[in-house]
Amino acid sequence: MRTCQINPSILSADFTNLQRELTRIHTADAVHVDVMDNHFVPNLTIGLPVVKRLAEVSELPLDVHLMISDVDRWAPGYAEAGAASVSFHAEASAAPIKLARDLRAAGSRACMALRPATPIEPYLDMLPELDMVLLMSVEPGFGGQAFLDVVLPKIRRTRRAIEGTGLPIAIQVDGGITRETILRAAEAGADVFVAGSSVYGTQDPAEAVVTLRNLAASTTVSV
Ligand SMILES: O=C(CO)[C@H](O)[C@H](O)COP(=O)(O)O
Repeated sequence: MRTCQINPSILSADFTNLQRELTRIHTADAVHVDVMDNHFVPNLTIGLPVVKRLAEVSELPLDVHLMISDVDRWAPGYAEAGAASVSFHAEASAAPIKLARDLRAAGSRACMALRPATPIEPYLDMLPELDMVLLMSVEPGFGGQAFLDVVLPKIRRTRRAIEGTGLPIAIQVDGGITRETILRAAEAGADVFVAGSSVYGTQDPAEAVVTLRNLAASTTVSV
């Protein structure tokens, strides 16, 4: 069995009681925190003050996904706040190598995110600067969208490139992950899965996490 991780997205949680919502996913590997600025994406969620409090009260590591503009300026603050990993969008960064180094220096794992139509190829040389690559499988901004199969070849190309580095760089897939789509994403080489609706939309989110993780772990990577 492979080692795979499930990071539920609190975008699908009850924002009036995030602390309680964290306890409902106690089986998760981390909690995925979607930060949106209504500029890089057409939606607005939470910012640094809320993430700081989440870091203080959460027993799960925080996997922060920044869907914000001017990310070079703001991202290190999330690492300093205690996030275990911070994902910045390549499309929003003027200096992604410097930013990845700044994140690691501030104590978090450095992760670069790509929209579905952004190719990985321009960024292959900077893979050693990263701990994780986040490949969006929906257009960022909203939960509950359908998984875009068009990203599967990019997941495979990224997995092959990572194998070429010999480094333990994870591939995270975010958007439209269900009991069906997780199999395709896992076979393509992803090993960390963000799931919002298919976890928080169930009666037992903790059990949904376990089911998704077992499904992903049962796959064989075919690149
Ligand atoms: O980043 C996101 C949207 O931009 C969310 O994390 C993602 O869409 C998860 O929600 P769902 O599993 O419902 O698709």
